[in-house]
Amino acid sequence: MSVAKALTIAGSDSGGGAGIQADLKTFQELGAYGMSVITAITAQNTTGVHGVYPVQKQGIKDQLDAIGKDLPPQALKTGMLGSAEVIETIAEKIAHYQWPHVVVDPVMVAKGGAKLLQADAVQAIMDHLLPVATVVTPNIPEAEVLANMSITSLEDRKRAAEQIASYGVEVVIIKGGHDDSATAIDLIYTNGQFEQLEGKRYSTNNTHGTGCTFSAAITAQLAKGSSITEAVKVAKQFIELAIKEDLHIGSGHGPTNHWAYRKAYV
Ligand SMILES: Nc1ncnc2c1ncn2[C@@H]1O[C@H](COP(=O)(O)OP(=O)(O)OP(=O)(O)O)[C@@H](O)[C@H]1O
Ligand SMILES: Cc1ncc(CO)c(N)n1
Repeated sequence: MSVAKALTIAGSDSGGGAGIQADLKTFQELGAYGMSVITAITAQNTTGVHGVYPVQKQGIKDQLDAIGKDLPPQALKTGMLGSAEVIETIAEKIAHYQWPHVVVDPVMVAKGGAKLLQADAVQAIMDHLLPVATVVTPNIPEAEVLANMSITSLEDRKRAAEQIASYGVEVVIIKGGHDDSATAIDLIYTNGQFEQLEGKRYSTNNTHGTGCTFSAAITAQLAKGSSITEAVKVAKQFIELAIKEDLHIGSGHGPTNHWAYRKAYV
């Protein structure tokens, strides 16, 4: 039996709703064997980020080599990366090991406003990571930073997607969680074509880690051999159910429900 192996390169969220924890839960729920390279430890719960402790560069390199030499993933995702130096290291290792299907979630700020990426690291994402990436999944504020423009309409989102694609990534998905429209619409741009994935928008405070979970679901499906189109559709269903059947834990921005999809479909 061939086992689908998925890797996440991201920060740890002690509260379990975002970061490495959300990614590994999602991989497991979708039937991919999950592996991790931890870039930083955050002391975090539903009320916010209370501390950030970056892992030193050698520690990140060693984790990447441990995986590269023994457990090559069929797909990987990146999340919180922190600094330009870390981004360059990761991009080099991805190229060195020729890892396929790279999903970049360009995490910049946590829902409560804490910065998870240094300002000068944005350029490193554009220069080093996007050229080796297959899919990038910015939310609207992240797309504004990457494309260096403000986004107030679907037309703006389309222009931003074209700009981001010009950095060398195959598929750009600008997510609609931060939009104020009645439905949650994610815009997908591939090879000059636009597609919209529309889902119900739920009124809830429990959306901590939605972006991590969505990109992890895409990664798990790619690791299992799905096409990008199919992987994104499953990811949208996965996150929609995880938000719809939220868990109501913690006193702030609560996590999503990572086992809701399994209950519905598996
Ligand atoms: N209230 C909601 N109801 C339904 N779907 C939502 C809602 N909020 C976000 N989504 C969906 O969740 C996915 C993630 O989008 P979002 O824009 O929230 O990511 P994000 O801001 O990167 O998340 P985070 O930074 O918390 O990890 C998208 O598919 C989006 O459409
Ligand atoms: C560790 C980590 N990664 C990503 C996010 C964004 O949701 C977060 N809040 N924490």
